[in-house]
Amino acid sequence: MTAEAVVEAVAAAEEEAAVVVRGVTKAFDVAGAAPAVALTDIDLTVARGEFVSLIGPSGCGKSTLLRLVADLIPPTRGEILVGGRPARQARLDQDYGIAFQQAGLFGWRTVLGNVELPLQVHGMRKAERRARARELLDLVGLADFAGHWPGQLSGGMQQRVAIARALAERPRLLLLDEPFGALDEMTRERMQAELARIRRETGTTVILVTHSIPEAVFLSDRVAVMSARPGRITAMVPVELAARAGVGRGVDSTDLREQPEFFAAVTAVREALRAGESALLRVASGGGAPAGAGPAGGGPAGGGPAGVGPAGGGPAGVGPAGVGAS
Ligand SMILES: Nc1ncnc2c1ncn2[C@@H]1O[C@H](COP(=O)(O)OP(=O)(O)OP(=O)(O)O)[C@@H](O)[C@H]1O
Repeated sequence: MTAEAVVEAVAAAEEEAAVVVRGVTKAFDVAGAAPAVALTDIDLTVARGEFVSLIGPSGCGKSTLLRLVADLIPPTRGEILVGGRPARQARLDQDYGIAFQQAGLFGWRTVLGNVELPLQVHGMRKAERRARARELLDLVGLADFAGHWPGQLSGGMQQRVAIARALAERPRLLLLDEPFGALDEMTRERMQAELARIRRETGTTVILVTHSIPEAVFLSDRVAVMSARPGRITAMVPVELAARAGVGRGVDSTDLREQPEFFAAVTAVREALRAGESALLRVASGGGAPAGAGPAGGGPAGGGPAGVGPAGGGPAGVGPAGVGAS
């Protein structure tokens, strides 16, 4: 491919993409001290309908990146497009739904009332919004709990209500920040299977922040591996699990988690995380200078077991250079 053809392919992919993060740095002002640089030089392109997870050590800026995409905070430098428009416009157009670790339901509204709330705020007629909220509760398997109060539900059920609420306005993009972090392992795995099914049925693009490697692998088309101080994407790990399409349609999610491809992808993500960490340790001990030393920051392209790609890579198949890989 010629250089021009690559540039054209990248431009076309960006226009088509659900999310483009280009050259983004975020520094927080700290009273009486130098600004805290949470993220530096982030390039990330998420294709429409793609599921991308962000994983990395505590404090590496995963939530900050999600909040930037949601336009809850502005970048210090760089550009963010959601559905081809600036993040601010996408927020005003309610292009995305968001759910956090704490379900954040209103205890004084029923389950149905919680899911209806964003539709009510935006002026949808009562009959219509009620029908939509019931449809969503059905989607998350809680049709029988419409009249319950949030306090009467388990943590997992509350999370499902939060996801239903985030989907209320048919967002093209779903942003999830550790939505299952507070759940026990079995409930968490059930919720992951539910999310995989919901994603398949709605075709929504998803960006998920998680601390769990198996969770990221189970759900994602690609896993963005981040390193701390300041946060950057050090590797993109593609995950190809042919059996995933069958989860909920005859393929048991436990079976999928026991497949060799699943273990291979888990190993690839783990090694990419380790590579990022050891690069940092080398810097800290003065034994080498990997900071800024290449796009994968120690996770060499093609060097990982499942073909770990360079950071900032575009949607699968976009091109060798990836979008904005520096
Ligand atoms: N409002 C803020 N003011 C100052 N620093 C902030 C602010 N928000 C986040 N930070 C800092 O930015 C860095 C990244 O924080 P962030 O919450 O995005 O990390 P994270 O990867 O999501 O962490 P965790 O996995 O622990 O949730 C941290 O060092 C944090 O202290």
